[in-house]
Amino acid sequence: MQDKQAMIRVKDLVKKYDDFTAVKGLSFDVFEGEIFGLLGPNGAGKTTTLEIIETLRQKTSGEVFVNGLSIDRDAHAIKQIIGVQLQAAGYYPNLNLIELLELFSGLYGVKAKPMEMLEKVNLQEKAKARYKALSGGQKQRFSIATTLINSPKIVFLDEPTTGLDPQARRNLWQLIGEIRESGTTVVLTTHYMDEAEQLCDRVAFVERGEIIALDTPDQLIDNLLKTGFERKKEVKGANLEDVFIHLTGQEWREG
Ligand SMILES: Nc1ncnc2c1ncn2[C@@H]1O[C@H](COP(=O)(O)OP(=O)(O)OP(=O)(O)O)[C@@H](O)[C@H]1O
Repeated sequence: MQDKQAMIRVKDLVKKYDDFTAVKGLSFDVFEGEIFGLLGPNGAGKTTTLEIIETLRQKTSGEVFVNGLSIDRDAHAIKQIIGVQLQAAGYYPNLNLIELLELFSGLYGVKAKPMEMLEKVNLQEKAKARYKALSGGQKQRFSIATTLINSPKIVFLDEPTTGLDPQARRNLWQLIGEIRESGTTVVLTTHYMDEAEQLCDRVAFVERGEIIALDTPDQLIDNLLKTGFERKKEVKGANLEDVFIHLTGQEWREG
């Protein structure tokens, strides 16, 4: 991993909100082409860290480079090469999905192909629907489509599968995998450890504004096992989620 190029370099990042320090000197690299997960409890500082990297929030101190560009000097250039999930508030209620993608493309100053983008996230049949008429999973997929408008080098996904049913989550994992296969670096936050284990090449655990572990999921699990850790209960070869998927099928549900 060491000779891989750092797509994101965070050094000694600190963020204070008045006298509360939410991020306490974080340092980590995200390598080109990997899926990197920021994990940790509510309030640990994950979103704050992401939004500083995305140039949407001011840091207190430290250094952040995105594809070699400094967030202090090159914020505009960084915005051109990253894909960020837009807030649902920006989804004008009277526009359909095609029109929204056209609008956002115009804001980025790029000529996107809305129908192709909807096909990527399996929403072609909803092209003429309004955002508010979509199910939760469809809304998430549309939101991911908006991150791809400017063909970014990096996409940031903040809890992309929260609130989705098991099929929709698995299908989104596939979509996120495909985004990476197409050469895009992915940084995500999640509270689902199965998701992190399945998707992420490396994860950082953040607690109270500090990184307490950073490695591949496999290595982190091996490290835990080396301490003599054993699961209390014998684990069965399947779990209730497997039953759910087996009973209800793998396909996209909210067609
Ligand atoms: N604008 C703000 N003003 C003051 N405090 C804030 C602000 N934004 C976040 N915080 C505080 O900073 C800490 C980190 O918040 P942050 O949203 O980064 O956490 P998180 O790890 O993303 O949490 P979650 O998993 O709940 O999304 C929290 O204690 C939060 O209350």
